[in-house]
Amino acid sequence: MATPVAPLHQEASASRLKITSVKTLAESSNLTSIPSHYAFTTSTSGDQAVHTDHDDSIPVIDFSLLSSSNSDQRSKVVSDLAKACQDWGFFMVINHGMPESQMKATVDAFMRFFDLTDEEKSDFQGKNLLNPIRCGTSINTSVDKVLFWRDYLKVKVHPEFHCPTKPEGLSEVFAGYSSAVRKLARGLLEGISESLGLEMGYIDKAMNMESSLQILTANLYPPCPQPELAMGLPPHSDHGLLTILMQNGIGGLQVNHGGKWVNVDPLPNAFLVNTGDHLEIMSNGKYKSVLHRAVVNSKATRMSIPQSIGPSPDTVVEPVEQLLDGENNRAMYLAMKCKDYLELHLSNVLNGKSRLERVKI
Ligand SMILES: O=C(O)CCC(=O)C(=O)O
Ligand SMILES: [Fe+2]
Repeated sequence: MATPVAPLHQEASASRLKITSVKTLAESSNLTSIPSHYAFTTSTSGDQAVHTDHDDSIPVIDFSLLSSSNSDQRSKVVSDLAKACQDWGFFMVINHGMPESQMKATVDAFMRFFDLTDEEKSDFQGKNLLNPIRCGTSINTSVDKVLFWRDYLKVKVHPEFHCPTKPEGLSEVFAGYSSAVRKLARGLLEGISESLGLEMGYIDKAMNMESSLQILTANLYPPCPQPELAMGLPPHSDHGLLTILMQNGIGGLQVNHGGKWVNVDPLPNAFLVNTGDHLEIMSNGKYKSVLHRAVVNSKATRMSIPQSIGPSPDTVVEPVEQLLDGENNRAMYLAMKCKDYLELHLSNVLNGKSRLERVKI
């Protein structure tokens, strides 16, 4: 009988290890190295990221121009959107109209949640991935072999609004923030519809955005004593049409562009937007959802607040017929209800774009 090979890492199995939040772990005194079940030895964590240079950096979209009465300005921003979605799948949005104080209040509200003790947070540690309020650590500790260096809170805020009851006062902040972001997303989708050669209101109507599925997430990445060995979030694409992200001023997001990992340091008070799997499906692959990941650092706590804006849960998403012409005349993706895609998304280990592959024809 062959001798069993010793596992490279002590695997994180919820039944064997008491898994605390990364925040609790990082705050425990004298932490100079990471526990072995947080250590990645794959090349994904070690490969070098490049900084953007001025000739090839993340596009910037001036949102205020989308409502401009000057038709030249409007068509310029629509063509900027087309280029951004096609070349990068990521862009920054400036002049979006949200006051800085509202952005800061949202970061502070999430920080108050993360400051609860693990015991206090345990009411929201839903094991069921479909729970509308869910907090935890890593991604899915019952299947993750190695843990990710992040804690999270995920809240479904639309079509029904949910919110943790502790600490007090979150619901006003989350409701205001998420409805402002939904408005921003619907405005961007008007420009994106036009950029695809569709009517301005096409995506909004076809995807029933009045009942859009919207999930507000906060990721907390505490300082890590060995950041080169750990990973905040592995490479993945997002479900939904658009993800609209803000962060607390500390970098860590990397975008896969031209086969390289590019560091993204958003402009202060800008939102970072990326196109999701559902936009890739609708556009029949013209606007691809792009791989991104989060790395960690040893100095400062980073918080990112991505919000995924998708079709309504019951909407069937498939390539838009009007876009099936010329070279691109064959539907490349299967039709699937938004909520079924999400279930597929949640029930699989996060691994690049493997979920989108399941609906590719
Ligand atoms: O932390 C980040 O910047 C990225 C977060 C992310 O990609 C996600 O939550 O899907
Ligand atoms: Fe993401």
